[in-house]
Amino acid sequence: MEGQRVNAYYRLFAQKHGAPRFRRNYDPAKRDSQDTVNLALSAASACLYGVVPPGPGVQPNGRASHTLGCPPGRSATARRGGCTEWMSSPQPIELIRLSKVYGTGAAAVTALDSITLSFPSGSFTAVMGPSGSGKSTLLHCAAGLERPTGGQVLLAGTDLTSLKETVLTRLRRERVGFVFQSFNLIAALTAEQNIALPLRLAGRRPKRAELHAALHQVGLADRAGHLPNQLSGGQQQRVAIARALVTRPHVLFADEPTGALDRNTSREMLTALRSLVDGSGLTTIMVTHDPLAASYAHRVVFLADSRLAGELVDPTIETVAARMTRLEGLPC
Ligand SMILES: Nc1ncnc2c1ncn2[C@@H]1O[C@H](COP(=O)(O)OP(=O)(O)OP(=O)(O)O)[C@@H](O)[C@H]1O
Repeated sequence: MEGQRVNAYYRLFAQKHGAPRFRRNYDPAKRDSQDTVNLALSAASACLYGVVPPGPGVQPNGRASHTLGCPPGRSATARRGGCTEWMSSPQPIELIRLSKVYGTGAAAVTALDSITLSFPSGSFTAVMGPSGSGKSTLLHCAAGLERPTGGQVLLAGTDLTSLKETVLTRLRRERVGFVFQSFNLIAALTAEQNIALPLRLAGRRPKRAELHAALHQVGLADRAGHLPNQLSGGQQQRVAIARALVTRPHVLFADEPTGALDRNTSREMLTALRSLVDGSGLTTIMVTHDPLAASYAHRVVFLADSRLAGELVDPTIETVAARMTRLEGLPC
């Protein structure tokens, strides 16, 4: 099964990039360190940047159930320049009359209807709303994973909707971090090796100190050598956060990061995330169904029926839950 999964990832990666340096077949019985690196790089390219959904998203034949852009090349040169405007940008992300319609004609579904929103630098925003209200679509459009059908997404003033796929892919890889519900850690790699993956994908040799610093940021400095199955769910998600942060992105997108965690581990993970946001000034946007998770944000914006339906500043579990109860009474 492991071999099948790895080969599926490999084929996907090779298909996208013609990556001859990766071995054609992976045999778990003959695993060596190079195999592990190959596995990690190909799987990570798929998982980290939304190329395919994790796990079941990759079929054994290597086809993705949906395909988005994947990091091209590994040159680090582009990453070194042009980042300063991000550091000083007061509004790292702005959505202007953002719309998304899936399908056409009678089958058309409006997922987002003219959403205008700003996310100030250093803010932690939760996005909530009833099922089908457009939360995931908003996150994916804001992160450049999906193209809107109308309006603009400005990342530090750059309109993502006007970028070619290759430029957009590079921008995602270098300036945006993702955390998913399912962690997407590579089981065969230690916490430290998992965190090193985005740097390796960018063609960099990770420095021990920066990996340690990333783990330290999420309170796991003493777990560098642990494999994912030797960590709790909350700790695994914190490793995933550290991995998202190691490239020093300017915006972190989190899609249901507590969805697979129990209440206590959710609290542990959210505490780490909030103190990270407060300490580093990282702009964070998190989609969640959970009022507990939302209560850790500075602000909650609500969607209903594809439109903005208000916001709460300094939310509490109670105020968020009350607002959600009202919204869930609306048709959507
Ligand atoms: N690829 C797609 N093709 C067609 N319709 C889609 C697609 N993705 C989403 N939709 C539709 O767009 C609307 C918004 O979906 P979205 O997943 O953004 O909602 P959500 O608020 O994240 O829902 P949930 O809380 O259930 O995850 C829904 O009506 C959904 O059915």
